[in-house]
Amino acid sequence: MTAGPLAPRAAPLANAGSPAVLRAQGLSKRFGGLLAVSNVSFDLFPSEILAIIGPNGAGKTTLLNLLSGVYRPSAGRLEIGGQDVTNLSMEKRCHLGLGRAFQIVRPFPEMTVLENVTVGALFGKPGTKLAEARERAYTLLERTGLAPHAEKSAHDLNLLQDKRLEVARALATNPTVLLLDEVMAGLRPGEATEAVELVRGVRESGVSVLFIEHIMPVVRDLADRVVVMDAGTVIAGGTYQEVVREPRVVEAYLGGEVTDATDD
Ligand SMILES: Nc1ncnc2c1ncn2[C@@H]1O[C@H](COP(=O)(O)OP(=O)(O)OP(=O)(O)O)[C@@H](O)[C@H]1O
Repeated sequence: MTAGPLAPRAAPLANAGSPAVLRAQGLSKRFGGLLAVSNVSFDLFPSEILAIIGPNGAGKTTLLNLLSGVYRPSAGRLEIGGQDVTNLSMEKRCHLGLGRAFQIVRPFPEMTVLENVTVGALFGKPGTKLAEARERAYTLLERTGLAPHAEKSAHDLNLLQDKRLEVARALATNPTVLLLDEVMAGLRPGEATEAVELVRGVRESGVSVLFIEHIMPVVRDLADRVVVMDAGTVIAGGTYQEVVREPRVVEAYLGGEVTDATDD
């Protein structure tokens, strides 16, 4: 492992005896003179929920883009299920078990909810027959609470239902790892609670989850383990309760939301 003193690895807790489903080793990404992600290393274990947190500009989205294959790293290595995927396309990573759901939900609005998820099922496994994809899609609508809306136009869903659709579409590709990019953004507290339950259900189905989130109560309730980034590097890792007490983390947040969130 390449983690140095400025890039400690998060202490693995859950399922740490099992081989990692996703392993980042010394990942870096440079944009011109800016090192947006610097020497980031961590493991994600089977059925684990891992949060990546950090103040604005810490490098979280860039890291997610390195994991999903939007960007190639300037340095480092990424493995999915023990296989080196550092130079593979997004599509190949998807076929190897990496799914991603976005903060800005982008369904095909003119298609029905069922059709949207069917597209995901067809994309995730080339050669899947349409009937098989529709069946898988319907099962996922049941699992994500969208079955009653299967024949609605995706355009007619509310925000929480949109988020459910985004997760269902990502799950349709049959991932072993699901990346979630601030999917709670814009939800009211009650809706966020439902979304937390949805993500727990995803984990219970055997999928590991890595998520970026700014809402600290969500991180506290959902994450088995938290990796904290600041200025591109990992500054802390551990359980939520461990990391929010780290002086470097409190300093990075300037005593803001992290300390507030430990009080309740
Ligand atoms: N495509 C790009 N080109 C140049 N600089 C970029 C690019 N993408 C991100 N950056 C810069 O990299 C740094 C990390 O940005 P990133 O979006 O990854 O942070 P973040 O932790 O996701 O922030 P936020 O919480 O505000 O979304 C920032 O300084 C940002 O301006």
